[in-house]
Amino acid sequence: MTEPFAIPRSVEWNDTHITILNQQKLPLVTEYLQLKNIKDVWEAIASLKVRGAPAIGITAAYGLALAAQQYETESVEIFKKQLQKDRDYLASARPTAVNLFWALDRLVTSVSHVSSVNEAKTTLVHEAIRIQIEDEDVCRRIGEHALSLFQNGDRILTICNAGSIATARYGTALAPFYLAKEKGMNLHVYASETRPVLQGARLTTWELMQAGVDVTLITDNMAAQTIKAKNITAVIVGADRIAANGDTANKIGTFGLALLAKAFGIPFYVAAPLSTIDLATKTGDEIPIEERNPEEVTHLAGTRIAPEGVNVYNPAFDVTPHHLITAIITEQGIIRGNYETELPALFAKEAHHEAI
Ligand SMILES: CSC[C@H]1O[C@H](OP(=O)(O)O)[C@H](O)[C@@H]1O
Repeated sequence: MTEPFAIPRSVEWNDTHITILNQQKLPLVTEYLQLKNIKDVWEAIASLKVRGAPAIGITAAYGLALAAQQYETESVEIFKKQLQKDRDYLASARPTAVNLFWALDRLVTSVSHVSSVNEAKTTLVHEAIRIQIEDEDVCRRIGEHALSLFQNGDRILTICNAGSIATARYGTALAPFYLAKEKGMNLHVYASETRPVLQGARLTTWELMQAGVDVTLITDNMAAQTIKAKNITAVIVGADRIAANGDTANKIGTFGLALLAKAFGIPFYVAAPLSTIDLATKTGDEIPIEERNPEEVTHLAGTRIAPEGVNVYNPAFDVTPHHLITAIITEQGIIRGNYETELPALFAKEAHHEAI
């Protein structure tokens, strides 16, 4: 069995560029790309070369820091104006994952009180690096809390890829499986392929197999049969944005799994960091759902599989209503319902933790 963390990092900072693992090419090709300017970063996020809410936030943060290194002004005021413009540009890459906006705004805030452009440039890089380092610790803590919900031998269904390459390391929904492996626990993962981009078939299976975690691939329409025939004990998924009432946007198909979990009487867990919780979004109805290129649906590996000109609806996410969510697992612990009250309390707890 290879070490659980033979899995490469999805994004790394170098002083003159950002290196990303091209997730479009996995699992057949392991290709690294150098992003040398803000346009490269925008395109990498928009085209899912780098994907996964936390990884998108980390990459955008590095992209903003990289762009700022190239500003030539010595005026802090002009520097900040350009920074805001570049923040808005990177924020336009994808609309749903709140981590993108959270990370960008955290960088802009980090230079609120700088006294020079040089200090601002250094601060931005350090803040972006801090975001990536914190996310790794956060994901491990999510994994530890999530693992407390599972027993040896459990069979757990997941969708998309909320794994190590979607974050700084460990992942969110997949984190408990890596920690289980470290602790000698045997968990059996069933990975839904996740049409149309196939993050489950391509990425989740690839990650888990490298770590020696038992994983079985199913097509999305096999979920109900799999829950029944394989006696699935729980469903765990990631998140792209959690509204203040607990409604959760995640990869398309997640809502259907939540309905199935309810019908079969098994728990449905959402695993996500506080950076994915957006208290400014009151309910799931307010979460912008990205609609992507119809060719993701009409083509498979570049080959057309549907008639030319067919109408296509291609939402990349759906929203699971909070009443279908058994628990939300964050780095602060496990919340079981009453999300409208419990989610804001998490931030109060975090602020207190940071203050001491
Ligand atoms: C920890 S990743 C969270 C989330 O992001 C993925 O979306 P995408 O592949 O489009 O970036 C998926 O919804 C994951 O569950």
